[in-house]
Amino acid sequence: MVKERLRRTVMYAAGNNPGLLQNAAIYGADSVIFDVEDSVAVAEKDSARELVYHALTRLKFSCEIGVRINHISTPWGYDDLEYLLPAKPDYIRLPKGESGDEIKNIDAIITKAEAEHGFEAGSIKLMVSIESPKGLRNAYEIASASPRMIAIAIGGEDFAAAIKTEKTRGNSFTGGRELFVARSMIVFAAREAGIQAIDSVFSDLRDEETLINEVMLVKELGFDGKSCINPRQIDIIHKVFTPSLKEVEYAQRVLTVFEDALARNSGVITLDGKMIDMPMVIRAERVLANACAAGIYRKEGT
Ligand SMILES: CC(C)(COP(=O)(O)OP(=O)(O)OC[C@H]1O[C@@H](n2cnc3c(N)ncnc32)[C@H](O)[C@@H]1OP(=O)(O)O)[C@@H](O)C(=O)NCCC(=O)NCCSC(=O)C[C@@](O)(CC(=O)O)C(=O)O
Ligand SMILES: [Mg+2]
Repeated sequence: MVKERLRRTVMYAAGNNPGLLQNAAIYGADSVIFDVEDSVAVAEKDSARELVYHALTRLKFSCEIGVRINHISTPWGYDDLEYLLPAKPDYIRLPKGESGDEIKNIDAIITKAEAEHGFEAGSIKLMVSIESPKGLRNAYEIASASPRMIAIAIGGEDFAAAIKTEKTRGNSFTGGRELFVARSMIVFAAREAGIQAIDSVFSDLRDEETLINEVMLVKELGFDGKSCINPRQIDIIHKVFTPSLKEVEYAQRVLTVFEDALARNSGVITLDGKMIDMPMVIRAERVLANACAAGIYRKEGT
């Protein structure tokens, strides 16, 4: 079974806050992003870049660490790359991605930096946030623009602003209507490109009920994980994205009965009155791969 890299949570830590940078990895997020974009005011861009550089080069972290740079069309984007690539983050998260050419451009800069600093070629990955209608239109082009691409994400706050609306709340049927199409298109683009899809942050730390509804919705839409802003959100998101024991047991039963069917030269069988054929098998394998990555399941003999 392929052990997938889990990215159920991708937590932002503001790059100008040394306390957050130092502790961000201890709370159990699957991935952490040191941010020098929107959480850092213009007056603090240089000092944040320096703090992030020092954190990456001097501290040890127990999870994957990415850096969200400013977009390359801003006065800081190229300097962020020049200053921070030598610190070898696990990945660069480009915000407000709009075209495949931008990604190719950044890919070339990373390739050069890897060679200059003796890093393994291809070791620094890319994750891109889609935050505008233009980015959404080019989502597949972006997702497939470089072999470094590990995920595309939706930046829901900026996307809602770009389409001139507000983020709505409600249950998993009524909340998030404004992002419904964009979220699905991002999942489709990610799947076509064979990379992960990461949902946006939920900004109200007091409203756990809506957070749970939103995570359930995006899991159902096909996302692999969700960006977040605070350690309190991690367990809530992990609980939804980690298969339950009941789901693991059912997935195992699906695979077992399907093997029996194949042994009898049949591609279809019933389990508890439900038809089981190849799509159900693919979904069961995915449940077990996620459970395996989360450390709650081990296939016999592995
Ligand atoms: C919101 C708040 C100020 C609340 O702070 P508070 O201190 O009141 O929180 P508390 O719960 O009291 O903290 C308890 C303990 O955890 C520590 N702690 C808290 N947060 C931590 C953390 N993130 N990392 C490590 N440690 C943390 C804290 O230091 C304390 O430690 P200690 O004192 O030792 O007990 C804080 O969380 C925070 O700054 N979050 C990150 C905000 C940020 O980066 N925004 C930009 C990214 S979104 C965006 O840009 C939109 C987007 O682009 C997104 C997309 O693209 O997806 C789009 O368009 O949608
Ligand atoms: Mg944003």
